[in-house]
Amino acid sequence: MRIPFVAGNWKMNLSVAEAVKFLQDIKGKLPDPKITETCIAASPLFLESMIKENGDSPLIISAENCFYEDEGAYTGETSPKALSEMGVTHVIIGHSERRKYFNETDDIINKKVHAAFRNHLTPIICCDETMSRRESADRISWVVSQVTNALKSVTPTQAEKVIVAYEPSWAIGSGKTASSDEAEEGCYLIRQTISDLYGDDVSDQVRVLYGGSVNDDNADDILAQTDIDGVLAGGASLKPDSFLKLANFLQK
Ligand SMILES: O=C[C@H](O)COP(=O)(O)O
Repeated sequence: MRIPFVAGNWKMNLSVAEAVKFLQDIKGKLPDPKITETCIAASPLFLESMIKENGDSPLIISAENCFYEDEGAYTGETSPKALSEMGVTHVIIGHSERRKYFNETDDIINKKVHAAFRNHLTPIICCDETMSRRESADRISWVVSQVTNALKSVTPTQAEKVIVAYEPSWAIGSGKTASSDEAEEGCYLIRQTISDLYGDDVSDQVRVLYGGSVNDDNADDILAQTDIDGVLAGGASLKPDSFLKLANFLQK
């Protein structure tokens, strides 16, 4: 059985003080992690203070990105080894904003997935879909190739631990959520691709999330879909109240 996963991605928002206050505000109000796992991905500048404040709360603290080498002359990059040493357990890889603004390719994303596993970090791999791709004939092969390339040389034991997010970029921050059918279609396609690569035993374990203008009004329909195991929320994760509503949806 797959445990639902509700994640927030703060992107380049909030301050360290606001991040700490957020954790204080949600303390003791999160669901039992056997029912829903909850996670916040934040800037590397915030992570140490967040881990300290989080204490033994079930909230998973994730990075929003990491580099594909553990150390070396890579000015300005974030070491996956250092993240792991700090107590970070998860890392988002290949978010559409990384693909768009930082030219991340499938090859770079694959290297980052391996770097995450090498450092005992669970990768939350994002799969993008632009509106022009959505309307094009090669739409399916685009989603399939992102998943296939991200998982190149990943073992079945590693693959069953990955979390994959279907995040159509036309729905990100736009207020235009994919309909629950569209979201299910994307997440089903991702699970099918993993099944084709590794078989059903692995694909049945992988959590597939939907991301793109999720909020507490539309989460109900989205979370009811067969192949959607949770959400990756941006804007709706910035306020404790709205994050808690998403986090506690399945416990209502
Ligand atoms: O990682 C999160 C996604 O980019 C969704 O962001 P959003 O909920 O603000 O549309």
